[in-house]
Amino acid sequence: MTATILDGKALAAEIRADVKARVAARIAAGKPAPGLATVLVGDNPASQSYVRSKRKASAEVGIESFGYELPATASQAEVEKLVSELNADPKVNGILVQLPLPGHLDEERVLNLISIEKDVDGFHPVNIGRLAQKGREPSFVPCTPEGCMYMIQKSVPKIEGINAVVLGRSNIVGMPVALLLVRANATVTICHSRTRNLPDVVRQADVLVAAVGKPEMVRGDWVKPGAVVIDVGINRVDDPSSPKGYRMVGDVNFDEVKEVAGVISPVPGGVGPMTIAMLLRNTLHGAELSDK
Ligand SMILES: Nc1nc(=O)c2c([nH]1)NC[C@@H]1CN(c3ccc(C(=O)N[C@@H](CCC(=O)O)C(=O)O)cc3)C=[N+]21
Repeated sequence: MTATILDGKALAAEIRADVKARVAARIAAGKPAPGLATVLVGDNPASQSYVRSKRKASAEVGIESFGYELPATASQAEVEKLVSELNADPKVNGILVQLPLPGHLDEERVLNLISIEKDVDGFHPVNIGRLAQKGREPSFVPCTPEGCMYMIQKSVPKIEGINAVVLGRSNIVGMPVALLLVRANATVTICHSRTRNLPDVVRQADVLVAAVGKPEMVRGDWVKPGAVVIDVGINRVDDPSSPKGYRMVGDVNFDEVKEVAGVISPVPGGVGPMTIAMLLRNTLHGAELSDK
């Protein structure tokens, strides 16, 4: 039997519909539309395309977006000045500084400057720190990890006590998704490039989250039969037979793993659309925080 394929577009549509209805209710109650500021520095085509998708998705649910574009040569002071102005702007409930920033800029200092109450990416160290502490609540949870959790909750009757394996320990996905799984009472193993006997460790997973950025690294024989496999990877691989000359693959060898897993998320059409849906939800949450 082959795995159930998680339809990220359909799950994201559920979240968007909920956000859209709640935004409409706010507006009907005389409150302003939630506002999202996107900050794009430089002219990386992939970043431009992601920011365009985020602004389009915002408009579809009634979130107003404010696009800011700075040249690749922008100074640290210019970027910081913009973030400070957005922090002070009451129309802005969420600030998204598209990453990666050009190499001459200090990303950490920029992220540290974003108001904790407008940190819709959930990357501010205070929000990450609260995520890591028992009994503390972050103002925002990072979008991709939250999207992974939504997919896991849809696929596993009870997360408590399961073995979850996270492949990758990045600030933006691996570590926060591991923290969310711990908060949901899973037993969590974080694997990385120095892990010994990696396939054996991965094979213990009831739930596997692959977020290492290595194309099709997870093979069919690494996966426990029936496991839930969430593939966060977005990798471009050369493919002369495809019209564009490349295709997108995840960190999981989909064709092999779908024969073993119980549930699997595809790439594209899996976690990617969830990330954007969670950004919309977080922006609405930012507006709700500003009501108080
Ligand atoms: N501050 C910041 N926040 C981010 O959330 C952030 C970022 N920087 N930098 C880049 C990454 C990447 N990211 C994606 C969002 C949606 C898709 C997505 O929707 N992908 C579609 C395919 C889209 C296509 O094919 O063009 C899919 O997987 O089906 C992918 C990747 C957000 N990121």
